[in-house]
Amino acid sequence: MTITVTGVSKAFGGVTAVDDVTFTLKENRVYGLLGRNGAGKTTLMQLLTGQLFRTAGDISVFGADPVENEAVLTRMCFIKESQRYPDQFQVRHVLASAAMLYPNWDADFAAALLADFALPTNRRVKKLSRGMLSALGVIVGLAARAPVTLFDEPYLGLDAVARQLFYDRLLADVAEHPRTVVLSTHLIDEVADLLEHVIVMDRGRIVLDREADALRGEAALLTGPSGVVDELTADLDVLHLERLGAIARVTVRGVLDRDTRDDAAARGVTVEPATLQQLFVRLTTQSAAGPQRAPQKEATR
Ligand SMILES: Nc1ncnc2c1ncn2[C@@H]1O[C@H](COP(=O)(O)OP(=O)(O)OP(=O)(O)O)[C@@H](O)[C@H]1O
Repeated sequence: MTITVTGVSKAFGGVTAVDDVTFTLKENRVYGLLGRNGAGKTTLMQLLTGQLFRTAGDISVFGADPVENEAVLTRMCFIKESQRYPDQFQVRHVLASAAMLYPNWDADFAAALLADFALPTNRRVKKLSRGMLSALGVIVGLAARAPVTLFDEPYLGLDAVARQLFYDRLLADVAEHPRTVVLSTHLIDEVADLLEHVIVMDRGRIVLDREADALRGEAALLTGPSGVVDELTADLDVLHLERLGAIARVTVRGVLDRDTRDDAAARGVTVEPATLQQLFVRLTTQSAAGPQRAPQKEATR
């Protein structure tokens, strides 16, 4: 296990940003850390990288506590939007510093990424556009090849083409140089194919911790005449229910058996797997709003 987190909490005054979380991160896997705004993702990543002191619990990274532990921290790279650089720094200075900081730094890869993202090496960081600043973070995070790399919403400001470039380069590079990557993002469907494991946080707690492959069959979406859908889902674990006139759209946990699927099709109900994004929305809104099955109520969303 690369990272083991046991019963970790972090409170800021009266706000419990991370609330008694326990999980492990394995070597050489790509994790998605998902959660709504304020769920605690950034705080958790700061705890993992020793940038914050926890209020309770234990964190072990490569077998040691990351706090003020240089041997551990040089093997971790944390890319966050709020990264600050000295005023005079140009892009090339950032890359030169990263080269000194990260033992696995690959200068050729960094140069190739600079060209990919069309980033001018002599421009002052202060003068970069928001997207260029994100690209700089992405380049450092990738070329560092740190055994544990954390990207906290690295795409802010990146356009769709640049984001795809990031996903493509990340996928290709981890295949060639396996490492543990934690990607915090709101653009779930964009990264769904990239993720091997998904951790969902909601109000400081972990509400889902699952292999991505297992998740793909985790929920199904039934759409059709309300009465039939209600009947078919009566005994199922309903995550979400929407009604539009006489049509109901229900997300249920689990995979429907063949007979139910055939029965549904014969009665005009379509059944499709829920996407990761749909499952995420259902799980996080469900825990915020309580159980969703309220057959007589019109959906508000
Ligand atoms: N330094 C701080 N002082 C006080 N409260 C904080 C501090 N840092 C974070 N919080 C609070 O902790 C909670 C979790 O914040 P955090 O930034 O970890 O969430 P997040 O999941 O990264 O959110 P987002 O997706 O919006 O970036 C929020 O309620 C936030 O206001």
